[in-house]
Amino acid sequence: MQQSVDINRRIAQISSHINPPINQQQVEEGNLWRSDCRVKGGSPGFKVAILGAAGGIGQPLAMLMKMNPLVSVLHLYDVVNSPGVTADISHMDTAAVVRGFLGQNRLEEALTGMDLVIIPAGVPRKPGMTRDDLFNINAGIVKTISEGIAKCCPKAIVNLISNPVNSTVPIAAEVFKKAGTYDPRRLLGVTMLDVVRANTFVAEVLGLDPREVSVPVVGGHAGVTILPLLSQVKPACSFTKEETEYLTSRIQNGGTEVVEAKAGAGSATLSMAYAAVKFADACLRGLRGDAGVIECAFVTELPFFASRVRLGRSGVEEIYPLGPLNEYERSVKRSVWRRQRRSWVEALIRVCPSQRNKQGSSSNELYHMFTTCCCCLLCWVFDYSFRHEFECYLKK
Ligand SMILES: NC(=O)C1=CN([C@@H]2O[C@H](COP(=O)(O)OP(=O)(O)OC[C@H]3O[C@@H](n4cnc5c(N)ncnc54)[C@H](O)[C@@H]3O)[C@@H](O)[C@H]2O)C=CC1
Ligand SMILES: O=C([O-])CC(=O)C(=O)O
Repeated sequence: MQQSVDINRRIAQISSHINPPINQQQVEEGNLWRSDCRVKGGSPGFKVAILGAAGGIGQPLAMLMKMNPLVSVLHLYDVVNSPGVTADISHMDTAAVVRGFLGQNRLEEALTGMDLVIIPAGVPRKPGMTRDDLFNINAGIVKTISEGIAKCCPKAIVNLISNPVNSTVPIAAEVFKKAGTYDPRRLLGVTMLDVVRANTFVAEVLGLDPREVSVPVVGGHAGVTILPLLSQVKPACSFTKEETEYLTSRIQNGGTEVVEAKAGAGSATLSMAYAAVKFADACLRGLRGDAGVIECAFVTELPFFASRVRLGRSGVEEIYPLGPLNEYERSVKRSVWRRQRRSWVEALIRVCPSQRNKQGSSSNELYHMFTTCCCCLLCWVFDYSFRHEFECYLKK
């Protein structure tokens, strides 16, 4: 036993000569280097990177992921302040080893070897803004990060939080397609906060413990595209028309409620970190091979963007159909679907330079597409093949 400890120590010493530590954390304290400390080689578990780790969501998210026993290595990347957050979180006496990465030139290092990448990088909205108003700035951030993922950890599961999720997820998908690494099972937009809010608000109305309530929320992650399926709440229950309207509106506007209450200081961060960790934990349990891990997430293989999905070793293993809808849900489904398709096409315009350079607004281009291609028009009217519309659009 002692002999193998000595051998390991000598290997560590030799390798630290060959490959000297560059991490800021590996500073000398007296004669002892941190890299020489008797680290047990890390706990078994998954490697997780958080990009945007020094932000309002990133910090509590990093703290909660450090507490997750399924995580063995936690990489914290940001373009500002990540060393401070890393030093702080690394003192928590939980198993995950924490490493910090500051600045764009360390993005690839932060991503290499990761099993799960969580992305809350980007600007949040202020009162009076919609999530779509964040598109211009956050689309560029997500594009750069996605290029890094395609290069350094193409097999990682990606949890994308940055808004507008309805467009940033399609952007990541298009970047991965271009790089030849696209796997729709591994790219997930995080809509868990809508579910968390729905569970809370429904539990309030029903007088139940929110932990006992489960509300599927589908569609997308912006205003009216957020469609809580109140007819499928568990435990089974029914709502009056007033309750349905109140709950639907409160769930759809939960983000705005927080933005207004914070009065210019950002959007939801703490509840989002909680929701992101709940979702990341589900992804990790799926990766571990646990059975029956079912959550709602924004997916890039249809039927309905945000959908109920089963998570497994390769990410999304099954996308569930919407199930029986009531009259109200049926009536809004169609408009949700159309708004979602539009966000996607706008994302395509952003990623595909030949489209971006075209004259005219995206709505004109869409109009042109539907009026010049009969097949597109039929697809649009009968909700038949969204992919045909995309591909047709790209060819124009
Ligand atoms: N999906 C959802 O349900 C929710 C999404 N959000 C979105 O999450 C995003 C982040 O929100 P907050 O954390 O409150 O914002 P924040 O401004 O507090 O933090 C964002 C962090 O991203 C970093 N960042 C900026 N550019 C970067 C880049 N190129 N690479 C790496 N990091 C970069 C910033 O330095 C900052 O630390 C926003 O877009 C917000 O709208 C917020 C709440 C819920
Ligand atoms: O509303 C926002 O800007 C942030 C967000 O997505 C949410 O809280 O659901």
